[in-house]
Amino acid sequence: MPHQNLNTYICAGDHPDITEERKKATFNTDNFAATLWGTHEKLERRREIAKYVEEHPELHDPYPTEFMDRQESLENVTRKTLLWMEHAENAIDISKQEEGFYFGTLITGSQGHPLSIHLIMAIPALMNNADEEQLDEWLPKAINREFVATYSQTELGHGTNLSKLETTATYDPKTEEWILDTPTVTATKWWPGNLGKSANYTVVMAQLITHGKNYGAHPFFVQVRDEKTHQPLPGVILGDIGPKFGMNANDNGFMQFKKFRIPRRTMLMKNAQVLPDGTYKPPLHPKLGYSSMIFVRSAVVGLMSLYLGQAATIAIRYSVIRRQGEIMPNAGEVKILDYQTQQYRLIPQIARAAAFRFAGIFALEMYNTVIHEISKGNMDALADLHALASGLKAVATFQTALGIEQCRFACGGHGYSLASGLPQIYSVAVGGCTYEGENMVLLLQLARYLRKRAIEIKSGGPKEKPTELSEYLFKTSAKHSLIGTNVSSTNFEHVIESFEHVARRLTLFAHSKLEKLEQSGMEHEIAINQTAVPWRRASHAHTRVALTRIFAHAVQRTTDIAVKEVLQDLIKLYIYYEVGECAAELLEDGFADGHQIEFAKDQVLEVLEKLRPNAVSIVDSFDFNDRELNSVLGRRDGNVYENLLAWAKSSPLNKHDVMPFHHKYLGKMMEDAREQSKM
Ligand SMILES: CCC/C=C/C(=O)SCCNC(=O)CCNC(=O)[C@H](O)C(C)(C)COP(=O)([O-])OP(=O)([O-])OC[C@H]1O[C@@H](n2cnc3c(N)ncnc32)[C@H](O)[C@@H]1OP(=O)([O-])[O-]
Ligand SMILES: Cc1cc2nc3c(=O)[nH]c(=O)nc-3n(C[C@H](O)[C@H](O)[C@H](O)COP(=O)(O)OP(=O)(O)OC[C@H]3O[C@@H](n4cnc5c(N)ncnc54)[C@H](O)[C@@H]3O)c2cc1C
Repeated sequence: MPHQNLNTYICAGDHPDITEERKKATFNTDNFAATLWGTHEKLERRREIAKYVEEHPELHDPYPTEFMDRQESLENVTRKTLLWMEHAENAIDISKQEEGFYFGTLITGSQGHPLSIHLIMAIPALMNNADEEQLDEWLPKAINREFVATYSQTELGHGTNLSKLETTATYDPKTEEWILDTPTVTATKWWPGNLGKSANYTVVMAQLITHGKNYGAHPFFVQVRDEKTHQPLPGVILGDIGPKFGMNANDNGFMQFKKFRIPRRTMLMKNAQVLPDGTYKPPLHPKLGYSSMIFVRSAVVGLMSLYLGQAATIAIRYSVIRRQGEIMPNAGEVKILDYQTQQYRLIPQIARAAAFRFAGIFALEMYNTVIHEISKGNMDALADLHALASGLKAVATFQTALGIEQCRFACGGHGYSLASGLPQIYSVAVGGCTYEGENMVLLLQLARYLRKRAIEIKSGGPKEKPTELSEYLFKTSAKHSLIGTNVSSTNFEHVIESFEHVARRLTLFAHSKLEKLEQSGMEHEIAINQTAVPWRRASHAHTRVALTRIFAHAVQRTTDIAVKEVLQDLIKLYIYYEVGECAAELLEDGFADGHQIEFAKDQVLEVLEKLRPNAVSIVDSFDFNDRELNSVLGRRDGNVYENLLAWAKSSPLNKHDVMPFHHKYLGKMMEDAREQSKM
């Protein structure tokens, strides 16, 4: 039986339809929110921080940012970023990264800000690549914001294939300097966030050449603008790359070097070093220089949970105040969330947002553990981390982008308006499919890892103790899937084992296809490309196993009984929905049969119906503040229509009843036509 007001988001003056939903909650929304955000204290802090931002109007936008052009956006977000930093001491515990991130998001919004890459990439890149002396020199200044830095790796001609980056850093032992050069147009650095106008320092990935030998791309820390005038330094050409699909409050930039000289010690020397005489000393592991990319890939998984959760919050709240059509004739128009199709579109997005939340926490914890081990000289787990982070990043960003689009479609016409907030969330989230490693490329990186496991399986077992998330590859499957046999199971082990079977089979299938091609005389690299699609399937399947296992562990650990019940409903939905997604793969070797797939589909519909009354309370528990959602459709109070009208009225176009150019064109056209018809 639902208890009244377990939902703590109910307020007087809210739309009655949304209040009605909130009264159906079967769990305490604060307890759920505390589970998602860590603890009740952390939840309380979120709310205090949000209240602080509400109470300080200087931290707000002067008018909706959707009506600003790029220069206005950039100026507005730069102004707010400074205030974010000024207010931080009063508003947050600056030693807590999550508080800083939340405070910053509430103030700056989702479209980027001038410190985006300084905080998320440049500082981690310094920490991972600078030696102690360099860290002493640059890290305090970076944290103190004495400069604004970015990360410049991608070039016009190459983003994925780092080995073919063309920017060169040639060592001159006579002066003990590097000469940075952009030898071709395609060598122009292109995309680095905040490089266009805001940053004055940057990590630069360049081909390191010493004594005439190229040792591949290495990181350098380079000043590119004058600290006082902010003009590009002589020998550096800088600019903004222009408007993009999203993130237009970020001045992603381009950069060229014209034989630009920098001191020897600007090479970041924690991993590889070049001595004053030009002798090259290699790193302990050739890919150590890539660790800041792994950090962002791990962090992106949690970020996707936020984006998808926000989109689902908007669409679900709107779907209970929007009434359209009848289910029973003459019984009155229903809330659109009462349509099964609407539930099927939206509620799985909530489940995926929850799955990505837990996977994001897991990935960052694994990253921290591995980096700690690396600092002690132990590289063993780097390959596991790279593989897991690659798979999770690729699957989470892709499914998030699709999920946000579903949310937008599900809001009908109003979803297409920027007032919904959905296009903005989509445009930012979908960038995640490309940046920090294009998704397909990352799935193929995971495939390299799976290929090695396949070779081990074929040769009798793992060479080393496998990780918790890969040991299943070395087990044998049951003869037949157990889906549908253990209906009361709450850990869904039998379904996850079916996913494991799929991942193991697809891995071995891709491997045997590869072997056959090689045995037929095909070169290894060609054969790998000829089997890339099967390998991609294996990588996706392996990532599905990881996501479900991590989610299942998180649900098991939940202590609040009512919250655990909802999480069990969500994981049930997540898991049976995934059965539908991989039905072909379960069926194609006869491991599962049509009845089992039908069973899973029925389970989805059954659990959707069960989740329906809790849907608003679940998204409320994501605890997104109205400022963070920036959506008229997703307002907590559900008062959508009058606020849509108010939002439209703030359009600059509505400053004039008649546009200043009207009489010059349309007015004249109609006038002329009328005159002509009189003749
Ligand atoms: C907010 C937005 C900000 C955005 C910022 C950006 O986008 S910044 C720009 C972001 N840009 C990008 O993300 C660019 C994406 N591109 C890349 O990351 C790489 O160039 C690559 C991974 C595609 C290929 O690299 P490659 O041709 O050098 O390598 P290969 O395929 O020949 O494999 C050789 C071995 O290296 C291993 N290994 C590889 N990476 C890692 C790693 N990180 N760690 C550990 N290991 C790694 C791999 O497993 C393999 O091991 P195996 O099997 O031999 O034992
Ligand atoms: C919003 C945004 C922010 C960014 N920020 C930064 C930044 O701060 N700093 C920075 O340095 N860069 C940044 N980037 C650049 C980003 O990292 C690259 O765009 C990304 O790594 C992909 O590289 P690419 O653009 O060269 O794509 P490409 O590699 O040209 O990919 C194009 C297509 O080719 C396919 N492909 C490429 N190689 C292979 C392969 N080996 N096997 C199979 N298929 C392949 C891809 O799957 C894709 O379909 C940003 C990009 C975006 C969109």
